Amino acid sequence: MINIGLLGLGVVGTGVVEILEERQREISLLVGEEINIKKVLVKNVNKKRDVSLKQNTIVSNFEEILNDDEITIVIEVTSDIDKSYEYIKAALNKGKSVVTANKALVSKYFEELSSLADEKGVSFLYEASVGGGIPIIKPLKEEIILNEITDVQGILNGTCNYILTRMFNEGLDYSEVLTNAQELGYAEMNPAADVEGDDTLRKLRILGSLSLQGKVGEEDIILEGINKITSFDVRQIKLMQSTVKLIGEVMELDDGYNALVLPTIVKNNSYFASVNMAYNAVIFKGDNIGELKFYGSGAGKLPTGDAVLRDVLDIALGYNRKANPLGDKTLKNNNSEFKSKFYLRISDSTEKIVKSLEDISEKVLSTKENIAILTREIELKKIMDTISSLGIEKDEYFIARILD
Ligand SMILES: NC(=O)C1=CN([C@@H]2O[C@H](COP(=O)(O)OP(=O)(O)OC[C@H]3O[C@@H](n4cnc5c(N)ncnc54)[C@H](OP(=O)(O)O)[C@@H]3O)[C@@H](O)[C@H]2O)C=CC1
Ligand SMILES: N[C@@H](CC=O)C(=O)O
Repeated sequence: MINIGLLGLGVVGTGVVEILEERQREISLLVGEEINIKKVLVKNVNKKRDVSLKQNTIVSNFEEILNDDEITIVIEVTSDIDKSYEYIKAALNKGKSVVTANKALVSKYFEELSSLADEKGVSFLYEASVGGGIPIIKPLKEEIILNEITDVQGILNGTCNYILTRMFNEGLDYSEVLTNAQELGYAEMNPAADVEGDDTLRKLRILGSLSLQGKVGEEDIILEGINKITSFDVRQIKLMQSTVKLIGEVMELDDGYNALVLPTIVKNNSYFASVNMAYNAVIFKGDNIGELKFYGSGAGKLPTGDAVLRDVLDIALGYNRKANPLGDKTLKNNNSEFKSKFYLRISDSTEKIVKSLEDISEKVLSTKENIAILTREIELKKIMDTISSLGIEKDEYFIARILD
């Protein structure tokens, strides 16, 4: 029997328990032995749970899992970065393999935990940390051995995609749809991490570092969220036969790389426009494999639980590559030169602002109440400098990259 210590029994933890229970027969047949959840660590032991567990499985002290030598795999699905870091480090040091869905944790301690697992000869796997249920990390880890990966881009946050889809398709209001996304278990404990783009940024940091085989840190990524989009923007962008997606992209250039998370305007007939609700999509390009596209549920109890358990199966079957998958290339960040065409709306249309945008505009969409323009191809940095020189506050503008 393979014994698991599960940390966290919220949306994802519950999904893990439910799938294991339902698929135990098939799992045992494949692995040759049962996979058993021996102990579950939670924050509040008195909380009523929606799953049935054997008696005395729930514990409130991590030491009970750490010091149980029968537990060889720890699944970490809490929403706590600091505690989970302590727990994961201790588990790896004890020679236990770790599977996590916690992208904030992976992003923050990626290099350290990857090399610790390597040093201890155990697995540190995080398939569910990017793209919910989509198998993306495992294929990417395989392709970095066989290819130079030059570009990785994707819709990486289910909550944002759900909000944008319902705003564009049903004309619903931003805050109403955000509440629905929370009720459906898609959003983070603090949904600001979703709508302000940090969750996408963390996932991109993971994908980008694996893809380019060097560190793409959180601080190396340009970030704009979707939290400032208004129904005015939705109307303007719909008139362009387009929609908006929050897209993260890391692209290799001749001299360095760009890394960005930006609301992105895509034509209604494009691939990304067809990715709706809480679905995610990731595309990467390798010099041998060409372009690969991955699509599936980006969040939620069962898809994420499924991704977690795929990692557990890989450990149980001895399929996973234990060596540290991260490379040590020194990368040059060229974000200050990143250029595109943009949509820019400022919630102020005084003469001074209208005039100062003339130089960067290709087309003016509106000058009533809000000024909205489409820029010519221009460095994002130049636009941001213009915005700050005009004294425009963060919540007074919305910017989106236009993808051809
Ligand atoms: N929800 C989703 O669709 C996805 C989530 N993720 C990630 O998976 C992780 C879990 O998400 P989710 O299940 O939605 O979160 P929830 O908030 O639903 O559940 C968190 C669980 O962790 C427990 N917990 C929190 N802090 C501690 C702690 N310090 N020690 C022990 N247990 C703790 C909570 O205990 P208690 O129940 O007692 O409060 C709860 O059971 C997060 O890192 C999230 O980013 C990744 C992909 C998709
Ligand atoms: N809050 C996240 C959950 C999955 O990673 C999202 O909405 O994508």
